Amino acid sequence: MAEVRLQNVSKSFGRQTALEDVSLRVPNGSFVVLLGPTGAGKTTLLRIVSGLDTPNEGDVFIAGRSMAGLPPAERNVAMVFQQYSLYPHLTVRENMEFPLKSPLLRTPKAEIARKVGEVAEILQISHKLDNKATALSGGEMQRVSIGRALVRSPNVYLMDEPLSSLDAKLRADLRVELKNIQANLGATFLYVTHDQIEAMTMATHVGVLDHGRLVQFGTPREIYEQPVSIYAAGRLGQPHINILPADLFGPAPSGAAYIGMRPEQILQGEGQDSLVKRVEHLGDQTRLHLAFRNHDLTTVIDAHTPLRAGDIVKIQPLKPFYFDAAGARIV
Ligand SMILES: Nc1ncnc2c1ncn2[C@@H]1O[C@H](COP(=O)(O)OP(=O)(O)OP(=O)(O)O)[C@@H](O)[C@H]1O
Repeated sequence: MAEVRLQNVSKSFGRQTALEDVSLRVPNGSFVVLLGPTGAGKTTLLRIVSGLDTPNEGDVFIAGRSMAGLPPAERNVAMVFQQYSLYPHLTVRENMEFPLKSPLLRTPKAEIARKVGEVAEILQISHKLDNKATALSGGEMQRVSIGRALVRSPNVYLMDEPLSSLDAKLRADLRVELKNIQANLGATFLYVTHDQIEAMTMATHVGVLDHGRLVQFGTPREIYEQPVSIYAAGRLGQPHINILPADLFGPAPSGAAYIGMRPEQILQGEGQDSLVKRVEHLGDQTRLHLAFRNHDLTTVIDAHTPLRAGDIVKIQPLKPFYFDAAGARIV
């Protein structure tokens, strides 16, 4: 396993900028999750580390060594894409053995069998090992793709939304397994997801990308508790952070245009009246949709709340965030 470092990496496709001056250090043994909406540059960043794309400027270092000019095969990285890419004519076992059979590695047969068995167990596909890859469901094929990466011991695992095609239960299981693998092997992961639960539970560090720029890098807790901007604050947290006019609840710090409040930054039972519009039971969470002076806000409440639509509840901000007109955090 190894450290990965991007140094002032920029990449454009014609007039479209995909990455702009990105410097990022993925420490050895860390699990770095990249967050950002569609088009933010996440996939491009992974492809540049893997060698599938070449930066226009800047350089990538793996284990301290510049990767300039090195093709993917010589970087010893394992990549899992969102869409599985298996050899259809091979069985599941053969697909998973494939990377270990590379003449460069010369892995002993018994070692290959042990490794494939172990990874198949983790991914819950042991009973499918002798099936043809084409005889699998989409979710099973994706697990085989992940398996093909996990049998190896690369410098870094690059994963692009690997769990997004799986059902909720399997996604939750594999989230735990991938995190265990990473922790046990001390493996380095660079991982793209839209799923903030994956980000919060698996990441040691989160990188927030906005239009090709890395706007914040830190632990998931830092990004959640100390976001640098409205944009970064909006990447994590369900329900979404409430962004309202800065002086809606009273005087605001100078320069503030917006007040930002996550659910735990809204104190209930004290302050000013707000109208309950809806109580929404989601199973693991109960949401309270409120109207306050013609603004909507959402917070969470105890599942056994007696509140109903039409009731009045007092609220007040509790250590809220303040942002300037451009969305940068000021307090
Ligand atoms: N091969 C390409 N040719 C032209 N433009 C591209 C190419 N690859 C990426 N882009 C552009 O670069 C920008 C970043 O794309 P990228 O796929 O890295 O974003 P992303 O954050 O991974 O998005 P998604 O979550 O949808 O996968 C986008 O504007 C995209 O249209």
